[in-house]
Amino acid sequence: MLSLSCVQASYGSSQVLFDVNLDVRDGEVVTLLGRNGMGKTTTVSTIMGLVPVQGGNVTFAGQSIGSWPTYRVARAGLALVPEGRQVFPNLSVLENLIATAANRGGVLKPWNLDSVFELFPALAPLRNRSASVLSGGEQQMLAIGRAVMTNPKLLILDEATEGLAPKIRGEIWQALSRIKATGQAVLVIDKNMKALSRIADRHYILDKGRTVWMGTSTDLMNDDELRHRLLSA
Ligand SMILES: Nc1ncnc2c1ncn2[C@@H]1O[C@H](COP(=O)(O)OP(=O)(O)OP(=O)(O)O)[C@@H](O)[C@H]1O
Repeated sequence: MLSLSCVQASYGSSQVLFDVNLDVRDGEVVTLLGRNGMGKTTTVSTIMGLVPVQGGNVTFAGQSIGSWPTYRVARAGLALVPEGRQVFPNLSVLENLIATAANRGGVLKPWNLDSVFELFPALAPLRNRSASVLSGGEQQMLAIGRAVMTNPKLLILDEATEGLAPKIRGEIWQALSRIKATGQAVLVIDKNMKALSRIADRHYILDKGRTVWMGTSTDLMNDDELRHRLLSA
């Protein structure tokens, strides 16, 4: 569904991505791992058309999207939950969920308000509250809920649980498992490898702007040296 091959990208004169390669297939949960500053967010930004692709190819659902503007990438069925859980602060929970709702993936059983409130029961009683008064965890739930309401072909979560309390993290991971069970393809960035290894099918590791490893959860969790060397974990 999504394929990056030999992707390169820069900020001004400073090259950050040198050789990024990754694939996400239908229904897969794939992670992008790597220490701070290795290029994970930049990779996601190139996929979404927020940072220009300078070399290599990005293809999505059979089309080369490397030069597309962000709105076109989103319409094609890619939904990003960015770092820092950006919701519309002036809108209510309900308005946030409805604002960008669509069936971009053309799925038979699209997400709707009821199924999102079932996914995140904590949001249901807050439906008329302004998003600006929600806690960090509630905002992340809302950001994920809003993204699934676009019924994307591929959902991308950048720093899915960063800065959240352990209990809330657990709720986010549980929700991700349920999202996966619907057949949704997901690309996720997070530092919580244990939780990711339970949910994800495959993992990619970036090191200084290059994909240096790809493997299954079993491969990753059995290789202490690899985790120590490339993930400091
Ligand atoms: N807007 C920007 N302008 C210039 N350099 C940037 C910009 N954003 C990121 N960088 C640099 O690009 C490199 C890759 O950053 P990126 O945010 O993609 O890494 P990351 O793997 O997502 O790290 P983190 O886990 O810290 O978010 C870093 O050296 C960073 O300082």
